[in-house]
Amino acid sequence: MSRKKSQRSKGNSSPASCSIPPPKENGKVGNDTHTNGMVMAGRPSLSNSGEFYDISFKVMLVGDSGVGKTCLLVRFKDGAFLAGSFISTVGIDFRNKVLNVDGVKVKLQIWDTAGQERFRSVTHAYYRDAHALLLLYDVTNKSSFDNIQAWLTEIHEYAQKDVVIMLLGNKVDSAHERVVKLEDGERLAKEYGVPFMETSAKSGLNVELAFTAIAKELKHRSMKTPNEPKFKLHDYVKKEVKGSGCCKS
Ligand SMILES: Nc1nc2c(ncn2[C@@H]2O[C@H](COP(=O)(O)OP(=O)(O)OP(=O)(O)O)[C@@H](O)[C@H]2O)c(=O)[nH]1
Ligand SMILES: [Mg+2]
Repeated sequence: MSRKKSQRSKGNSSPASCSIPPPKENGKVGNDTHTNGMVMAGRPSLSNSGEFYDISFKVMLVGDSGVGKTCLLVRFKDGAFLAGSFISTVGIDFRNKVLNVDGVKVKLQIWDTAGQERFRSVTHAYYRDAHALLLLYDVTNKSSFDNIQAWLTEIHEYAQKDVVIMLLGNKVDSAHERVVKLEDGERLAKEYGVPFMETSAKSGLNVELAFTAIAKELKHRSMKTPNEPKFKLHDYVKKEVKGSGCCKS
């Protein structure tokens, strides 16, 4: 698989509080067959990290700078939240994680994009290959929520028509600083017909669920097993999502 070269920081910034350590693997997949960008392995493939997988998808994290994209990925990949000062992602980076979805090993190649405007053209180039997009805003930052519409316009311009989109309202642990209500997120998601949940990279709330739901949807889309009931992403999210358990403002 040919992969576009990632634009990495060349040392002009020190690691962010949630900076991703240098990748142990570079997303190169060995003997895979590619179907519309999706990687199908005829027999289980071995990822560079030594994990077997049956099928592979690309997921992109997008949203304004500071909404918590990198932290969300670090929480999902490493189960950690590294508190500290915030330093923005430069360009684009990625991590792989293999999930077991109903007995099928699904590898998610998760691209962490820079939210800063000056990297937008880098991000545009990656939309085309994405199978799913996690679009984040920060519940403590109104403008990050107001910008969701612009992000969706951009997504519709650059991404594939059938890309799976999920809206995430991050930082729900910061109850006292919350300025975007749960209902506002729900309303916006309904308006655009996308599934929605609130998350916290800090506490871990719904982080696993967001990625698992995406993996299930992509797996079901690509492997239609006869007699298997149709997977409904919206219903699954509604059933599984956990509330922040606190203070709607
Ligand atoms: N309280 C709280 N803080 C968070 C959470 N997620 C991220 N943060 C903080 O928000 C700041 C920005 O987080 P990042 O993950 O680096 O943001 P980003 O979206 O990757 O930003 P860019 O790389 O510039 O696009 C950091 O100081 C994090 O510690 C969260 O769930 N809760
Ligand atoms: Mg980042």
